[in-house]
Amino acid sequence: MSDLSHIRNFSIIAHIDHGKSTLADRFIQMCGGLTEREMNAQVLDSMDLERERGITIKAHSVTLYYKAKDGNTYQLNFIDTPGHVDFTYEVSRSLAACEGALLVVDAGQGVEAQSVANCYTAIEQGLEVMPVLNKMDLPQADPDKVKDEIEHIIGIDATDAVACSAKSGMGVDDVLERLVAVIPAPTGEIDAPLQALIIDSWFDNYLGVVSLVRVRHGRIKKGDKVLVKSTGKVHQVDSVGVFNPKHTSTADLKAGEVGFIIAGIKDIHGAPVGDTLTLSNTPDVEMLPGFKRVKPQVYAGLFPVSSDDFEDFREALQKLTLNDAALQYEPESSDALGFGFRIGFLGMLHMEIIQERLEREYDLDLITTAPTVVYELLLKNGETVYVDSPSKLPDLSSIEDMREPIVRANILVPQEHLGSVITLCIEKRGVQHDLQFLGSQVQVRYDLPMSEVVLDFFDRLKSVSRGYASLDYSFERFQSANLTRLDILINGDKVDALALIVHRDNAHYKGRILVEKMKELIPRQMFDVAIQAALGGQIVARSTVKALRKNVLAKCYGGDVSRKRKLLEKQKAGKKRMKQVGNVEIPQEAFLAVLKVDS
Ligand SMILES: Nc1nc2c(ncn2[C@@H]2O[C@H](COP(=O)(O)OP(=O)(O)OP(=O)(O)O)[C@@H](O)[C@H]2O)c(=O)[nH]1
Repeated sequence: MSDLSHIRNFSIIAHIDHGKSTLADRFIQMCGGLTEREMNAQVLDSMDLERERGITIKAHSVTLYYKAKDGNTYQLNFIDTPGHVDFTYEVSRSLAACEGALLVVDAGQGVEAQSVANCYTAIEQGLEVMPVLNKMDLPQADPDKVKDEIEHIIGIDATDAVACSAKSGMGVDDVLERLVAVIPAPTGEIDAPLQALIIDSWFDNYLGVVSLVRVRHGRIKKGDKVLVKSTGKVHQVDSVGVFNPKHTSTADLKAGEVGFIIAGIKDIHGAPVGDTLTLSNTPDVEMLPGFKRVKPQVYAGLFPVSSDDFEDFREALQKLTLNDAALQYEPESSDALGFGFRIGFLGMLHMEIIQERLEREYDLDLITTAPTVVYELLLKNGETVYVDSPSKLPDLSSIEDMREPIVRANILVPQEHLGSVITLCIEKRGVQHDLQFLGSQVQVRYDLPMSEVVLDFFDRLKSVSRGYASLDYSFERFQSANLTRLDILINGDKVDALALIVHRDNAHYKGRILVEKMKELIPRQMFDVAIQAALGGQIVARSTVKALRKNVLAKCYGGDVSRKRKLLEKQKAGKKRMKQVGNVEIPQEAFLAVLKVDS
């Protein structure tokens, strides 16, 4: 038996922007992990894109040594969690490695839905949750009100919540003191056979697959032969270590600790997240409970603007999936757009991030089709099939029942904005589940069609509540719905990549708005462009983009050459994200016009 009493494994649960990264950076600074200069950038958000958007996506960990006032030095393993609603599944993964979690709440803002959902996950997983009130330096900080909210909305005791300002550093040492006092030390047997849980795996260009693990029992060191339980494969360990936050090799990783393992594994599927590791001579060690597999919620087709880029696109996707197990794709061909891929995403933010990475890191110009959710169909022949693309919808006469995914949305909103939130939920075909007044906030739960939620619900919710409402949601069930396919015709030809699955009740309306929106988005060409919406064989709406009368260059009549060239170049740049469909040029925005139908 060896002593694990000096170890603390914890995560930080916080709603987006409540200060999780800032607080973590303070911890690193106070525990001497980095020099001032290295602290410049927020170290935990390591991907460029993450930093730009200011959100945390990938779970990472940091090991720090804290000398507490009791004279002992504690090993603090901080496991980072993402804050956005698209990435909630990664939170439960990080929490599985911890004994406790800090619930960081912005003392000016109060409790928001995301913190509630993540906090429940932590409590369900048996973690000690320790409330922290952050941003106490702000004049609008109201600690008593926020404590009250923590007790009423989340239901945990907040009497002893520590108040701090991650920005100024005030109270941060109190947070650390309390952390070592209330978060339990891990338990485990160092002399037992190795049993370690893979929390995350990612692909590093130099090191290959790196896995973040939590060792439950035993120890692991360089040279060990490690067995991946689910694949049955054995690999030799090249190195083990921790992030402090720089990647640092250590002699071993022991029961209770969190760190990385590199073992010459070629791709992340060889070290699946949630899997159990043991040594090759103790193959009978039990599997640890893993994680719920994440399923994509939203599918969209992505097509290269230039068909020459198809192979590069395939390669880029292969590389991206090395680091993103949630990303799924399969080839798709479209009459209008040619060859591309149908890609599954966790949500719209995930979709935007992937699209941006493909364009930025791999220099691809892509057209994205309107995102859709997965529908469940019962066919007349008794078969159940799942459809993730309007173009794959079988002939309506062969379908017995069409079912759409329904989510349970949990919304927290201050009373004065409740009315507009309810109006929005009704507009989105929501059915109220319950409503509770909790202090100055209201918690309202709605069952909503996922198709209405994934597109622009979050943005609409923020705008109708002036930014005060917050949202969390999860899949609930499939439910019969009166659905149909809405086709879009351009100059009389059906464009498969523009088809949509819509609710029959508002199909006419959607069709009308959609052709109007597209008319604004499709640039004028040398001829009239007719845009039509059709249900079955019947045209339900039509608009026309009138032909361009004059040549644009005519404007430069008599002008100098450089001006002319500039104009041509401008046109070329504008064309980048256009796709020639038949003889009509359609810009990216027109493919996504459906996202703008409601706003
Ligand atoms: N005034 C004040 N601002 C703070 C404090 N802590 C964080 N902030 C600011 O709040 C904003 C969000 O902080 P982050 O640490 O990035 O928030 P986060 O919770 O990590 O957000 P995600 O990484 O997006 O989940 C930043 O602009 C911080 O500078 C604080 O104690 N006081």
